[in-house]
Amino acid sequence: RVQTTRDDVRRFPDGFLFGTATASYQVEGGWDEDGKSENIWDYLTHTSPCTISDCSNGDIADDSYHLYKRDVEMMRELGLDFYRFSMSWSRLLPTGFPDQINEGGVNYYNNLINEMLKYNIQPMITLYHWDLPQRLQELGGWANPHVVDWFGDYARVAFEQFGDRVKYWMTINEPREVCDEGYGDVNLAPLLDSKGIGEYMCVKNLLVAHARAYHIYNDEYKSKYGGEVGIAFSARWYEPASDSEIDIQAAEDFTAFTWIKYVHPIYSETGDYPPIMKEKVAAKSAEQGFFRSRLPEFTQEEIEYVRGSSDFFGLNHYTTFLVYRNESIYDANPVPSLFDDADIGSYHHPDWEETASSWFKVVPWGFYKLLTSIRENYNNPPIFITENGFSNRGGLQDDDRVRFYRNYLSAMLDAMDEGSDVRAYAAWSLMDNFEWLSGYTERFGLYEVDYDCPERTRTPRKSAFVYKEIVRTRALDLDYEPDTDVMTID
Ligand SMILES: O=S(=O)(O)CCCN1CCN(CCO[C@@H]2O[C@H](CO)[C@@H](O)[C@H](O)[C@H]2O)CC1
Repeated sequence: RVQTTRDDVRRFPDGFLFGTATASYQVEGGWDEDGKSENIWDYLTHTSPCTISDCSNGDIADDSYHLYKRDVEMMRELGLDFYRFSMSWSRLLPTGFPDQINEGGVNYYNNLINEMLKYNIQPMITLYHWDLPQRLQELGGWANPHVVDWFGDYARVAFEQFGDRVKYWMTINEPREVCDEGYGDVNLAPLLDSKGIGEYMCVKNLLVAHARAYHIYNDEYKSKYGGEVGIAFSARWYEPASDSEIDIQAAEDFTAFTWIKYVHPIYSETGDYPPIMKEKVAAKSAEQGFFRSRLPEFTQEEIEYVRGSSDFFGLNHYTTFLVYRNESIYDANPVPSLFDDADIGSYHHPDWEETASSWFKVVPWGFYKLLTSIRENYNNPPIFITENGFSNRGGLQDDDRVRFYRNYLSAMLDAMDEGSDVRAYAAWSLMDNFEWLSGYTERFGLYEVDYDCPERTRTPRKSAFVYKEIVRTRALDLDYEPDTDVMTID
């Protein structure tokens, strides 16, 4: 890469890796092509189409199933070191089990991986980015302890088929979204809304399933291939709404209940859930008449099995919330819930810049505080930023997205200057894609996708040119104004 001559720009460390991220259901399309079976998003969008805000679905999406060569060309235009994408479990294993390995699925992922490696772009594969085979959901999905075997078997097939060329693996994308939003609410498929009950079964089984895949790689593939296996946590920064002791404790509690419950079992010295969460759920369960805590316990063996089960700390970060103590949730609505268990409420400060996503406001300093807290509380683990990005309603002159990346990357460099061991950064997203229940109404792409034409034309936004320059120079020149007429491959 060319070093900029200017010396007043901030630089990234030598060897720092730049990439972009996508996910199978959000970009692939080909929902039933070449032997792929139905997953929980196919099922949701086909049985209840207008649960999605624009009544759209991922049947075609960005059609990456057919257009992956254009996708790799875009990676080359940006000069990426790696590309993070996810595998569709039901494309690889249509029954959900390894009795049938779908040749069409193996071919697609081989073609994508080989096309990337032709240009020395490293594949970083997420095994599970929310698209469970529908048949497995009907067997209980992540609430069924057998999911540990199901997921481990799927992971072994992926390692077997692609482990010779893929050196970076992530087991699961955003455990919080899978369990808290999919099983504990109606924000993501399967919309189970089992607050404080099914969502906690999901937490335990997901962590043991993650560890199963980690140990399979370590025991059976590490010596042969030498790759790394991690997990992609989603973590928000929670700032106390006031400087009162009660709100400071409320912010700590919510942090424990939303993302430390996944990090602590893996990264803490003791393993297991954070103690405050175990105590609060057990006490509330007893008060409410349950005969045991609603939070399924780990056996001592499981605690040991999960502890230390990650080679790097994958982190998806977008935003910050203000948090306050609220001890009257159950009085208002006498049903168990995570929010009641934690006794908290949260909100966005009205002055924070909006995005196209209701849950997401722009708060760069929250990224700095989050990275610093991880460094201080978990012995400064190597961190891969596996997602960070900005949503608006579209348009090529995306100065708002350019400003977002510059401010968040500056905050990240602030934490790195103080010792945070961040090794890689993946922008969410390479291109616009299916934004779950928001369909195509929220755009996250460095490249715009035209959903009105079958070619699904990808066009670089201003932010793509700015990101390309950051990758090319390994520096953050806040005054750089790109020539957005022609995108080239350097
Ligand atoms: O407003 S509501 O609370 O009623 C609906 C909440 C919907 N959730 C919010 C959290 N978001 C986490 C980030 O989700 C991540 O980031 C990207 C942008 O969302 C996604 O496209 C990626 O797939 C995902 O990894 C996933 C969707």
